[in-house]
Amino acid sequence: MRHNGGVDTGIIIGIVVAVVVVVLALLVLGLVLARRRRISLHQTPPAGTQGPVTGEKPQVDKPGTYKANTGFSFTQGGGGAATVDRPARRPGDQEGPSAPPAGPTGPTGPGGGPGAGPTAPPVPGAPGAPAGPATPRADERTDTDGQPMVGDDASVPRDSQTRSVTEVTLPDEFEVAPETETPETTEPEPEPTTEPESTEPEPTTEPESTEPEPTTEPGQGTTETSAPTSTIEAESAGTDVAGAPAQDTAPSDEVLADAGVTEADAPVETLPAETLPVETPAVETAVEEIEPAEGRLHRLRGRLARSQSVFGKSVLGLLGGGDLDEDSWEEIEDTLLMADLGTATTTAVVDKLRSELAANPVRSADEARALFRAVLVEHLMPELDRSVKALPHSGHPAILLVVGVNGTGKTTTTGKLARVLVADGRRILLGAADTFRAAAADQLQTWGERVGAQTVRGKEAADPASVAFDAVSQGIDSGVDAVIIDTAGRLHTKTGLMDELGKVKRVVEKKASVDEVLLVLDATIGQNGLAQAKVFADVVDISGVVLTKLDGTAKGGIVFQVQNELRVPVKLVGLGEGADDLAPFDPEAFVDALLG
Ligand SMILES: Nc1nc2c(ncn2[C@@H]2O[C@H](COP(=O)(O)OP(=O)(O)OP(=O)(O)O)[C@@H](O)[C@H]2O)c(=O)[nH]1
Repeated sequence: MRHNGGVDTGIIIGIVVAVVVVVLALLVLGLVLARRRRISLHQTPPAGTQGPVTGEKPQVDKPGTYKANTGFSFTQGGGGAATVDRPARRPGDQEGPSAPPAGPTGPTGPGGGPGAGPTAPPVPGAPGAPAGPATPRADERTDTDGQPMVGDDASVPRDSQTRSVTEVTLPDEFEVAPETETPETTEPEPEPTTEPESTEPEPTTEPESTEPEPTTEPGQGTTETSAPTSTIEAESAGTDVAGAPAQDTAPSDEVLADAGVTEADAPVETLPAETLPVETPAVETAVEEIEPAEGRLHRLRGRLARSQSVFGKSVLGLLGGGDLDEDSWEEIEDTLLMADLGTATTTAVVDKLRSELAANPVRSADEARALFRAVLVEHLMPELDRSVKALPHSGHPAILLVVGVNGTGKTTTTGKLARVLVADGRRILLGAADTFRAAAADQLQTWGERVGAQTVRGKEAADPASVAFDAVSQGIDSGVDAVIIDTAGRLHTKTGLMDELGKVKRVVEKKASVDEVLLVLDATIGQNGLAQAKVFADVVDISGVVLTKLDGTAKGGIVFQVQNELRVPVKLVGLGEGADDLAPFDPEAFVDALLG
């Protein structure tokens, strides 16, 4: 009996153990499945790259990619030049890299063309003019061979009265999540009247707004939320974090000569820390909490309202209406062209829709939407790596160069990006290489002070390459995570200015490789942006595009063209003037926003 009892007990224990093991296995399986099914707002990393490390806010550098809690994806640069693997053209793509822009304002040769046309000349001394000289000073030219210095030959100098410079003030308080639908009095409405001007000549059909004066201070939240998550001691701008004075880091004659800088355009000495503007006191600045990714995607939807009426209402209305005759297809084609998709992308999209519908006719508006969505997403090349190379590597900070024509939003984007990085626990140094317009450096410095980033700037009219070099030197010395260099706006048609930009990059690379060259394009200027982009890509090998002012245009389709023509990913989009109106570009979320 005892023996039998022992056997029974053994059997019972065995059964209990087996049940426990099965239950545990089921639990683990359930967890794994639940994780897989969880919908992520984050973009899936492209195959072959290291995936983002999600979870708690990472503060230590990982040897690869991680995704900030903000929804932005930051990675380390490859340690080489800012080159980008341009993906091979996919079958079915019809746009060639050299396809001419279809718009009326294609590029023309240096010295002439669109930039020289209708824009008003500078108005020295006019009310509201930025402090300092309002016109380029011929006696201070740095080029002696007939090449212009910054702004010399731009038909719209950067301090011209034709475009106002908004003093960017960051919010003292947090912005509430947009779900509250609280009318934000501080948010400029994307009304046509406030559409910021592009310094590029507009087609005659597009009225040029020369005074994009926002009615309110950008980025000021209306509702106070919880206290800031962190505070940092803001560096006194211009003060070397490592204690080294700016002069110590000035590029040597040898370095500049190597980089093609002649004696004539040798850098103007940058300001020593103690002579930097007084409006940069060392203050303890509360770093505002950044708006979460979810809020940004929501905002994206709202801000693209003007494009939604094209894609969401017009095209979807036709597609969902049942059998389409030739007239309807033509209407769809025209609508997509009007939304700036470009001829080739429009043809490819329409062909794909037609063949899909022929094979599997849709039976409902929902099915039509799903089909249109899938075709649009496919043409946005979701496989491209859109991470921003803003993490330190190889013992030095990431180096980012922000370039573009006048008034596209470079300084604003630099500030917004710094804000995202600082909110992610990164130490950032800003380089104000827009030395032509003092207000631009002030504007950048204001961003720096508010987000807690040091700003390195030079004297007005200093050599921008020298300032950029100083910024990188100080960034390396002080061990920041990233140096973001804001460059002066320049017309792509002006070879002297473009050469100067090339020089900025060459000089910086004497110190550290440039990880990311972000071209800031104004979405409201349509086709002309492509012409600009091609020239910039040639000169500084852009690695990513930031498409700004998408909130003010019905031409959201420009994203398709930019990527198809340049084979460079759109990495970020600007959706307003507010401090958090910068969003990571995600093809699926973008198409969802376009469809409304
Ligand atoms: N609506 C809207 N306005 C924007 C956006 N990004 C920038 N702006 C506005 O565009 C104007 C020009 O921005 P800046 O950042 O000064 O442009 P910039 O390219 O640095 O100008 P320059 O240095 O003169 O070439 C400002 O009024 C910005 O507030 C955006 O995404 N949406």
